[in-house]
Amino acid sequence: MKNLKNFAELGLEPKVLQAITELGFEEATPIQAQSIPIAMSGRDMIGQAQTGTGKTAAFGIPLINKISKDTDKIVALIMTPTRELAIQVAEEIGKLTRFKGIGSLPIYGGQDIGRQIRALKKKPQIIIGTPGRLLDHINRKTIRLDDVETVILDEADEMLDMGFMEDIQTILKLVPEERQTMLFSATMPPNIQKLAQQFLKNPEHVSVIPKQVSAPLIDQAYIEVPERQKFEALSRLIDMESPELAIVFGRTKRRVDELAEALQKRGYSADGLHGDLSQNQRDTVMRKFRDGSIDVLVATDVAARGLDVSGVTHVVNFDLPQDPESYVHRIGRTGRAGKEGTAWTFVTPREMDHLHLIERVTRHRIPRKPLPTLAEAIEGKQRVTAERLLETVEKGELNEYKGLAIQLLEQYDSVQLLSAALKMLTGEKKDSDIQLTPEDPIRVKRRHSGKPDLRSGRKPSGGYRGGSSGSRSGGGYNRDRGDGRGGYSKSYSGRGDSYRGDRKPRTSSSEGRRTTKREDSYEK
Ligand SMILES: Nc1ncnc2c1ncn2[C@@H]1O[C@H](COP(=O)(O)OP(=O)(O)OP(=O)(O)O)[C@@H](O)[C@H]1O
Ligand SMILES: [Mg+2]
Repeated sequence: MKNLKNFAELGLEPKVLQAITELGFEEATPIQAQSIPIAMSGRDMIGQAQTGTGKTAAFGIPLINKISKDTDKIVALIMTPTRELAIQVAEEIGKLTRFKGIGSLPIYGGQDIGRQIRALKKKPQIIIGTPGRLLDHINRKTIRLDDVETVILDEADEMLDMGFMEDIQTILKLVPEERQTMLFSATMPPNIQKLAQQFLKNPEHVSVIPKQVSAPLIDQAYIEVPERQKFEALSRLIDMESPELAIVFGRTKRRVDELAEALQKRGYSADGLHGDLSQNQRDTVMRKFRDGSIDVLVATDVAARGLDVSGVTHVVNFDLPQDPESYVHRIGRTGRAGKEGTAWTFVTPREMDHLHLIERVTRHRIPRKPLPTLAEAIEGKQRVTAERLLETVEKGELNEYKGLAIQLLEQYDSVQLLSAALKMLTGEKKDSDIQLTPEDPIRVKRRHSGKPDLRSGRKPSGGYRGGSSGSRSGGGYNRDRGDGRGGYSKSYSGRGDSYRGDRKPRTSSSEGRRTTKREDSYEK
């Protein structure tokens, strides 16, 4: 197949091309070049490509090209697993529609439903939503899906995962059978095939996945560190490298709260994001992170999928992710759109097996990095301060300060003065005593034999999740999602006491508020 890198060769409408130019996209990324013609042909498709390679536009461009501006019906539905992603995708769709005059609207839990109903009266043609709130509108008859011609599941494997399955099925039953359905994600666990059969008709597979599933521009390393030393390790790493923006992933909501607070106490500009915050709080944190008023975003897996924040140079897995897909998506918050990034993963000694599982499934060996010593951390911080100082010198505009500088130099030694300035700028760490509640180590799980990996079409015998034998291997685990529904349990091996799918709220202090999907369901 000809690889159509040039958007102008794809047969798109001038108004869509104009929007692409306006976005600054010079050439199509491989997933775009391959998906756009297939999507334009009207076929169902499954699109897989590494994180940060432009999958949103890969489905957004052909979708917008297809929709007539004359209709006042909802003709397209895009579903995302989290609210923040719905908002972000809606923004990108909004930019792509701007010359064509098509309306689009994000619909997600936690936002005032009256406001959404009013916005729906303006007759948007494209709805971008999280499943829970979508169902809510469907039940209220404020959204009708009778005219939907295109359905897209962004983060398809996540969307089709156990916790969302039922809602997606309900929603899709209301969409006419005669439709185009497209699934996109960076990870396609083997069992997506089975699930896709339910929703797609003879889909074309587009897979832009070289040998490794994770994005190649991410410099990955793991650091073996005991649970109790993780916070110190994180502080040292941040001091040493001074990330422009960093995302630190914690396992539970409690962990995120404690860690964000601890970082603030130490003087870092950090804030937390998880599903127990109000939507207003979530929006504020995301806005501050996007505009750089906080440097460190501490988050549960609610921020693992799809979020695209430019300037994220570092991702830290403060706690190991539960499954390899989550690892791929978490670290994929950096190293996007051709930029480089760094991803560090903390592993406690008892969790090494779990790290090896991630390596096997992602087909990437993650090198070990020693924990920086205190001296290295201090040296790193001083180096960064000196670099900043020199940048300021180069920028100039220092006239206002020169008089005072000359006065001070008449009275004091220059080395003494500059050392004091560096000390101030480096900012001494407030030595607050910080104790985080320890998390249990992630339990070793067995992925079944047969070389499982994250690529579709490569079936391990038995699959590794969603398989009938799946159940918790102790420890219990529920993910934190963004649909106002908390997380849901996910499991691999074990004793047959699975509670996946039963959706019972499961909260206990020992689990640090790991919640099930239904716990804070349908915030209206
Ligand atoms: N053709 C292009 N040229 C330049 N930049 C692009 C192009 N297409 C997309 N981008 C930019 O690349 C970034 C990543 O895109 P996007 O969020 O769609 O990635 P993704 O593949 O969906 O990643 P993820 O798997 O993490 O969801 C965005 O900032 C987007 O604007
Ligand atoms: Mg995406």
